[in-house]
Amino acid sequence: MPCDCVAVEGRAPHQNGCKKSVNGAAAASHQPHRKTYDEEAEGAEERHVNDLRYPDGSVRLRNPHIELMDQDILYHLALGSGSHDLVEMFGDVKFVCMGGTPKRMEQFAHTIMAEIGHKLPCGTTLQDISQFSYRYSMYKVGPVLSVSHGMGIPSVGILLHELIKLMYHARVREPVFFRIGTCGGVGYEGGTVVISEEAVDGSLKNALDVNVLGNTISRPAKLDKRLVRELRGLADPEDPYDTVTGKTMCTYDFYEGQGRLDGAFCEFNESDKMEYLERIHKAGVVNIEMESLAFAALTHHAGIKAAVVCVTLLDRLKGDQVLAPKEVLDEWQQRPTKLVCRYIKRYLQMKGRLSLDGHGSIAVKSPRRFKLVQQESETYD
Ligand SMILES: O=P(O)(O)O[C@H]1O[C@H](CO)[C@@H](O)[C@H]1O
Ligand SMILES: O=c1cc[nH]c(=O)[nH]1
Repeated sequence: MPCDCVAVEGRAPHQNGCKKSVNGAAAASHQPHRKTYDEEAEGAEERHVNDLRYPDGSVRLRNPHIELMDQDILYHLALGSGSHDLVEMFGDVKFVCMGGTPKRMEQFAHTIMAEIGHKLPCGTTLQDISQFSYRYSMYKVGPVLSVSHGMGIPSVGILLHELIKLMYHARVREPVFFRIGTCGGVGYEGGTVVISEEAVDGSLKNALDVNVLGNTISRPAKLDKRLVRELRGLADPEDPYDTVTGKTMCTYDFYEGQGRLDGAFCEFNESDKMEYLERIHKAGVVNIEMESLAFAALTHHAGIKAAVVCVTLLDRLKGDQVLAPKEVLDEWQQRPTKLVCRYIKRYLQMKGRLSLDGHGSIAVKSPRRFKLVQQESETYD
């Protein structure tokens, strides 16, 4: 039965008796109220995800044509359902991590290999599985795929179509997708880690508009709330930087689209720019980048849990140009990686699948002797 305390738009009604625990004016921020809302939203999300999966948790495609096809060529990944044994190659994947550049994702693959103690057969190295597509780079480290997505919504959109189909063909169960990126902060200094609560477009709309057969389809750009909370909880108070959550604005352009004055073209002035940035900041936007809208909308549409973790390269309320030195930028880019690694490690630890006795294709018995042998060999080089 609803109670008679202050109603808050967008939240579930209070239940019988809850008024007793609050005092008048405080009712609007009353905790049980918020909790009911969050739980309802999360429950709905859980049902949405479950409806879109097969009973064993594997990804169900929302396209009736694919299973009627003789083979499905994942053109931009240089893979195919008729040419490759995708179940054998990718059936054990659990995490798909994406980021803009091939280099970042190659480094991420090496980092996660060390973090989870993944061993390669002796004499082998990591290979770019999609190298012959010349579009994206993809590395596999046990249950983790590390893939570059390029810049912008069209690029990440094409990749997501093919990765979601890859999950389906490989019968991957309950995959989790991460975008590990860089962004501009809105009110946050360079080096701050931002976990996106939701993605919005340049006019603050929380949906991706896709033009299909001349009509516009709007797909909600929702991210998994529980995943956001879990990632937030993995931020270490000892980290020498802040980790925050909030709305992420996703634009179709780095310059005019993000209100920069330093593009090749600009038809607004400093005060127009600041008025816009202050307005979006007030609306809860904490960072700006160029992929989260498609990332959130397409994963949500596929029933795949996803999160976006980015590091800010500058505070857009203070400027437009990325001025930090290369070494600083490189260190900042490790920060979202660290958080995602913690999440993956914790998951594998809980499943008893974390190996801590070495990684790569070389097994070291005595680090001291290993070093001596290495130095010895180098002298004869
Ligand atoms: O660093 P990544 O992950 O590429 O992300 C950001 O950087 C690029 C712009 O410099 C855009 O792709 C933007 O989203
Ligand atoms: O300001 C920035 C920095 C990185 N990436 C963006 O899209 N914007």
